[in-house]
Amino acid sequence: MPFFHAGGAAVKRGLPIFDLPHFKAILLRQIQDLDLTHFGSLLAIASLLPAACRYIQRAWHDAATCVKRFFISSITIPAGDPINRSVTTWLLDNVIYPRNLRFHTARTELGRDVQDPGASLKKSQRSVAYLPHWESAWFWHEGRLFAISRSLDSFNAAMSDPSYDGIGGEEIKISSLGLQSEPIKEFVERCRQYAESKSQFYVIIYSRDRYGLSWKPKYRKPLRQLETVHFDDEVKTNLIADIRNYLDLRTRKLYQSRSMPYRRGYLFYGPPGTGKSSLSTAIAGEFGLDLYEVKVPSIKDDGELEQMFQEIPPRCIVLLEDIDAVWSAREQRIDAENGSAVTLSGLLNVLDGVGSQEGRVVILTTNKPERLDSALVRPGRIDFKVYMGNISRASAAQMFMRMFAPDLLGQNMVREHKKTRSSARSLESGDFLNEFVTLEQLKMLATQFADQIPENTFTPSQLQGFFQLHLNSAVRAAESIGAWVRREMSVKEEGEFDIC
Ligand SMILES: Nc1ncnc2c1ncn2[C@@H]1O[C@H](COP(=O)(O)OP(=O)(O)OP(=O)(O)O)[C@@H](O)[C@H]1O
Repeated sequence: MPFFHAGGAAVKRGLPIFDLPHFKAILLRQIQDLDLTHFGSLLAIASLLPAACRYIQRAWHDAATCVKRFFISSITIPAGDPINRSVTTWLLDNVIYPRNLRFHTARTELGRDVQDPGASLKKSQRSVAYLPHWESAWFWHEGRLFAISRSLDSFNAAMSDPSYDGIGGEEIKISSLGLQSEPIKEFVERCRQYAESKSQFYVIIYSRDRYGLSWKPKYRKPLRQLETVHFDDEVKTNLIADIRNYLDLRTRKLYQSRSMPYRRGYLFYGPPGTGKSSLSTAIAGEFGLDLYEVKVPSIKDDGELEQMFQEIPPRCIVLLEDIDAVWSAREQRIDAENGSAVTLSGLLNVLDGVGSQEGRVVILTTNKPERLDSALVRPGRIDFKVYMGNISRASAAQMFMRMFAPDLLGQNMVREHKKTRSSARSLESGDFLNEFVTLEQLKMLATQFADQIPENTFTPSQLQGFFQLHLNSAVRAAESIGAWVRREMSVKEEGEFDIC
C-alpha cells in the first residue's frame, strides 16, 4: 500500500509526498471491488457481539457466584465497629502502605497536627489532609489468600464527620478461599492484637458521632501516668487498689456467686481545674481501658440514652462529666433550652441496667456535689468518692519535681553533664537549664518552691500555668514563685474580671 509507506528509505529521502488524487482513485477502486456478501456477513457477526458479551458476562457472574458459594468464606464487619478499625489499620500498615498507596481522599485539615510550627502563628492555616482511599485489596497471609473489600456507600457520611481519620468508618468484608471461616476469625484476632499493641501508649476516647447514632473513636490521648495527677497520695492509692480489685476476674465471680450486681461507680468532685478529667484518663491508661464519654445535655431523650448505654461494651470507663450541670436536686429534667429530655430516672435506670453490670467503671465528675440528687450518689451507684481539691504543698513539690526531674527530661543528659563537668554550674548563674541541676539540688529547689505556696489555695491547673512560663529553668521557677503567689492572691481578692 504505497500511500501508507513511510519506511526508512522514504524518510531518508525527506518527507513522503501525499498524493491526494492517487489516494482517491485507489479508494474508489476498493469500494467498487467490495463484495457485498462479505459486508453482510460482517454485519451479521457484529449484531451477535452484544449477545455474546452478555452471555460471557452471565457465565462469569455464575461462575463467580458458584466459587463464592462453594469455595469462599467471608466475614462482614459493620462500619464504626472497633474491630473494623483494627482490621483496617492492619491492612493499611501491612498491605496498602507497603505497596505505595497511590489513592487518597483530600480534605481540608482542621488545624490538628500542623507540621509547620510557624503556621500556628498565622491568622488562618488550612492545610490539606490526605486520607487513605482504597476499595479492595488481595493479599497472602500465613499461606492463605485473603481479600478485603470496603463498601463506600457510607463513605460520604463518615467523611462529613470532621474527627474521622479515614479508618474504619465503612463496612468491610473479609473473604478467603475455603469452606471454614476459622482462618478469617484467626486473622481478625491477629488484627485486634496488632491494633492493641499499637495503641498501648494511648487511651482511645469514644464519643457519639455527630448524628448521635453510634459510638466512634474520637481521638487517642497519649497515656498519662497516674503519678502526673497530683492529689492526696493515700486517697490515690486506695482508689487504684479499689479499681484493680473490682476489675479482677475473681471479684466478678465473687459478686456473681453472692448475687450482687457487678458494677462500681466513682464520683470525682472538686473545683474546676483540679484534675478530675485528667484522673479519669490516667485510670483508663493504667488499666488499659477505652473511655466512653457520655454528654448528657446532647442526648435527645431517655430512649436514646438507653440505646447508647446498650452499645457500650463491657470493661471500659464510662465518663459522665459535670453531671451537676444537668440536674439539680430539685429539677428532675434538664432545661428545655438544651433540647434534651433526658430525665434523672432515665439516667438512674441505665446506671442500674443489665449492661452496667458487665465490669464497667462508671465515673461521674462534678464541681458542685451539693447539687446532686441523693439517689444518684447513693451507695450502689456511687461506691467511691474522691475529693480533688486545691494543691497542697506536698503535691506542689511533686509537681515541681515532675516538671524538672532529670528522668523525665533525659537522665542520660544529666549523667553526661556530670561526666564532662567537674561540678554542676553555679546555681547563682541564673542562665542555666534544668539539665545542669543535680537531683539533690532539684529536691532542694522543690522544697524551696513549695514552701512559698500557701497550702490548698491554688488549683493544680493554675500552678501548671505558672510552670508553662518557666519550663527552661528550675531555679527561675523557684525564684519567681513568690512574686507569682502575691500577684495571684491580689487577683483573687480583687476578682479576676473586675473593671475599675
Ligand atoms: N491534680 C492535678 N495534677 C496534675 N495536673 C493537673 C491536676 N489538676 C489539673 N491539672 C492540669 O490542669 C489542666 C485541667 O485539668 P482537668 O481538666 O483534669 O481538670 P478538671 O478538674 O477536670 O476541670 P473541670 O472541672 O473544669 O473539667 C490539665 O492540663 C491538667 O494537666
